[in-house]
Amino acid sequence: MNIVVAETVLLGEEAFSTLGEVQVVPDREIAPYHLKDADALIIRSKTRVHERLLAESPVRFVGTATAGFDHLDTRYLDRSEIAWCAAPGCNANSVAEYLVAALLELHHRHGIVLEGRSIGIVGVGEVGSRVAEKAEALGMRVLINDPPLEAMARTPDFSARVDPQRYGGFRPLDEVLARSEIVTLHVPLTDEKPWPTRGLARCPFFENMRPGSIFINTCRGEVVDPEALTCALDNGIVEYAVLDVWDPEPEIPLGLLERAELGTPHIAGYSWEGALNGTVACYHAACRFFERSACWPVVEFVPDPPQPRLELETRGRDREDVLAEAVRSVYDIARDDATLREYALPDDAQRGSCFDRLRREYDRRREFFNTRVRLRDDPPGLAGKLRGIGFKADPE
Ligand SMILES: NC(=O)C1=CN([C@@H]2O[C@H](COP(=O)(O)OP(=O)(O)OC[C@H]3O[C@@H](n4cnc5c(N)ncnc54)[C@H](O)[C@@H]3O)[C@@H](O)[C@H]2O)C=CC1
Ligand SMILES: O=C(O)C(=O)[C@H](O)COP(=O)(O)O
Repeated sequence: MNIVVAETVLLGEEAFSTLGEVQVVPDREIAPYHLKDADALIIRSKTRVHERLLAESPVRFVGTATAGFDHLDTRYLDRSEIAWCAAPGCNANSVAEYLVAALLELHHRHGIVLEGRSIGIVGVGEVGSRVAEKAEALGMRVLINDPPLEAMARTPDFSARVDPQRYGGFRPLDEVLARSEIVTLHVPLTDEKPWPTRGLARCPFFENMRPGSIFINTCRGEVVDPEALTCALDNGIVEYAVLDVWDPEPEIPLGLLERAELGTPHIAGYSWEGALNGTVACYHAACRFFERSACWPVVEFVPDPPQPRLELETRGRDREDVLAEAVRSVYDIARDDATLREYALPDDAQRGSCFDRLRREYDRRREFFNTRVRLRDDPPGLAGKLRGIGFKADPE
């Protein structure tokens, strides 16, 4: 079997060479001639898969090691009976940890107290539901909006990661926007009716938000109208924007980066675990499709975490300062922001290749569960908050 694997699929060659002959190709360069003898194509989100790419190829299986799959023309794949898979939830915890890091960085920079603050989560699937859990652990008031899930909740065999009742039930978007001090988007990019998300956040969306809000986008750049966001920043509706995704990528709009409080190169999902989960999900789906047994010994490839233990002084300190220190010790979002600004060059082509390079060479962080935090004394509730955002914490 011949398998073409995109260069940025973590351990892609190691995994898929247990199933056949692997050809590794840079993500944006994958072209019909690479696929003329290929049975399977394994990619991430930078490779767009459509009829022009596959029409002349024998490819029968396409796997994307990512949660989002808006880069696949799934209608064409289904019509052509080409099997495909994505990796739902593979990096959801990574994105939720990114959110926590962003919020605690805003606390550190501007003294924004998170406890008691309201956060509106638009889209409560794999990522949004985890964001809700961590926000709740931080003592925040969570409001949720998800019309497709709300519709499903009316059917008899509804089951979802999120328990809507825990957050007061699903609420209309307008209400979430009007009542939240922080708004964060976790929807897929889609044009499908009745709930298209392309351009979901345009002028009326921002007009419904509370003045002085925090706005966070980690889903897809195209969900937000950049001019409407700029306008919301100009007129003070949005005080701080945290942006991980851009429209377009990789030639990201410099004006918006300048206005963002935190801007990062589409790395919210870039934990080591998130990337590995994506590869493993595609590997297992390919094994099922080609009726092969899974024989890749993935555990042998998991490196030790660089920060297994952390000891923190807590006496006399604000609890959110301690949380911010814990998070910064394992993931410093400010560094990702600074690096992107340093490499965001005025020339479009150069900016695009720098953006791709930053992502390709990204030093993938490890998720919080790899670190056990010991508190020197035990302020009430702090160990519970650390556990709630994902760390192991002593005292138990
Ligand atoms: N920045 C990054 O590195 C990453 C970005 N993502 C992006 O985040 C998106 C969401 O990821 P997951 O939570 O894993 O997907 P998911 O499919 O598990 O959840 C998406 C949720 O959004 C809801 N939804 C759909 N249309 C909606 C609308 N118009 N209004 C409100 N809710 C709506 C769905 O019902 C679903 O519950 C992905 O599709 C991907 O584009 C995902 C992982 C990493
Ligand atoms: O999983 C998703 O969806 C994402 O947005 C990925 O984190 C994107 O990563 P790349 O495919 O661009 O490496």
